[in-house]
Amino acid sequence: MGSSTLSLNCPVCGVAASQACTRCKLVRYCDREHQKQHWPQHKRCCRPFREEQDPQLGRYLVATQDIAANQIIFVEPPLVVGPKWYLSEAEKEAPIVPCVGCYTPCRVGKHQCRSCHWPVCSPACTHEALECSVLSLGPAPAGRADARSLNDYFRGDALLVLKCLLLQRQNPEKWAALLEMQSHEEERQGTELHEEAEKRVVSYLDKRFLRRLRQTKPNLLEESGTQLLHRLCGIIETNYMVIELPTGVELSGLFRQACMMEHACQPNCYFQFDTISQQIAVRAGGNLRKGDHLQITYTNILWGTQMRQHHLRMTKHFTCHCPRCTDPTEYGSYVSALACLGDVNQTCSGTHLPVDPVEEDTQWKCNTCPMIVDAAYVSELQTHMTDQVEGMLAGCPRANEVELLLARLSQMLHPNHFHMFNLKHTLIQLYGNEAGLELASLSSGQLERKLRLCNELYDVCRRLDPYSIKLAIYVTVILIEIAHALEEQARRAPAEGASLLEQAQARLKEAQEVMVKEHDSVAGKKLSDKLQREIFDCEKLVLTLAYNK
Ligand SMILES: C[S@@+](CC[C@H](N)C(=O)[O-])C[C@H]1O[C@@H](n2cnc3c(N)ncnc32)[C@H](O)[C@@H]1O
Repeated sequence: MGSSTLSLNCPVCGVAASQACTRCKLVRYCDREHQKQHWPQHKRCCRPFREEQDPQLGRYLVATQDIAANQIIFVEPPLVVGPKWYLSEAEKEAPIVPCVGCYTPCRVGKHQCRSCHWPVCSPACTHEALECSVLSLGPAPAGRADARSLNDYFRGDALLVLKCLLLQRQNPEKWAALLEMQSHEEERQGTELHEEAEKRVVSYLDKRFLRRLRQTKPNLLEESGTQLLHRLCGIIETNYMVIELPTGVELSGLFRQACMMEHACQPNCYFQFDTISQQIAVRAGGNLRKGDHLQITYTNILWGTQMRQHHLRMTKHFTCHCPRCTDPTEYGSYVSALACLGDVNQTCSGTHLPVDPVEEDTQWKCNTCPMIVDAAYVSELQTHMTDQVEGMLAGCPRANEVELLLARLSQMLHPNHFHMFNLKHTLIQLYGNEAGLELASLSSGQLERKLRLCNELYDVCRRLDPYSIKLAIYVTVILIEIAHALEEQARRAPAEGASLLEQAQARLKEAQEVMVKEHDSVAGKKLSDKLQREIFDCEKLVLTLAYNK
């Protein structure tokens, strides 16, 4: 039986039954004997969670028993896996695209599928037959056409929608599951997202392929109209999960069960994708208690509440009321907080926090003086700061440039504000690595500053993401930099060296545990290799200092 079906009759004898399976609560038995008898069949779909429904959340998942940290909660195959859904402007024009058959990065225009002419990694690589036959109906440009026309024609995001559409023919069960997913069709009407989907995907698929398909093979698809295409765009936008391949290529996946997990700004679950089986495994981030909702994060947890809420409203059409969003201090992290400017007569060292953080038009009150600022001022300030911080970080700044910007922004932002966090996270990597600022060249003040900044950043990460589900890479970088600073202090004060190096080793060990969450991402693999080298170097230093005593 499907995991969502709740049967009131014993599956063995068919009589009305009252004893539910204690694990999934989805099947009922008349007695223990029939439960035992049915277990070999039931164990294949019995899971430590169940689906529930709520007017606000829609469908969501709840743990039916305690689940230990990192335990697999469920594994499932995809409904659809396809090219990346959200492409940046640069990606829309990139000369390297994923092969339409195996997603290996390939140069657009170099090799083309013999039938449909879409980009493939080699002439021998093939792709799904029905998809290929539909794409063959389009006016594909020749491989030698200019890069712009090639990129404009081979639209991966539109191909993802086509893959969804073709499920109605290829797999009616998956098609039915797909259509049960939330699409927010009505809320999307008249929005920029709808307009963009119309231009980039719906009219493109309709004009170039589907009109011809309806003429040439009218019975192939029961439905292929533009309204359905818009609904599929809404389903993808609301539900897609990002899958990163070992090559760095990002794909989008839709999963019946995993996509039911609700959003929280502090998630308690994470997922891993097996590139060979294409299955997703959902794991507990920390120890979950029976009754806990299974939650992932749909947005960037390093953004402040206003930015996260804006993103969720625009793309997922809901207002998040999770404990972090309703707490003006965001678990005491203060990542949205502003510094109070005081008034003309008096300076103030207080902090402005939103009165009602989930309200877009909220006022921001100082926690020390009577100053109040409005949402429009805060939003303008944030935009201005975002431009400055992103502009600087994109240009590989030097430590002194970052320090200058930090000093300027500290007049207006709390020291933990997410813009300050990003600048400081860059700075801890520059102190000790930049030419002229190598560890041995740092003054003791600079070394202490590096360590202090690391500790501040670590504290923010722990408050926002105690299980290091989303911030594992950030935390590992911080822990490595803490170890660097402690090692340098040990070199300078050999008398305390042993204890400092013990602390450094403990931080590196902690980093190893944190990295479990990222062991199959590209950035994660690179950082894990670096961490191994750091652990080795630290061990060598322990021996060197002991030998020189
Ligand atoms: C990926 S789907 C989750 C499954 C969906 N509830 C369903 O019934 O298919 C995302 C949608 O679920 C709802 N949702 C998820 N998390 C929510 C939350 N924390 N608060 C309110 N709505 C939420 C929103 O409508 C959102 O667009």
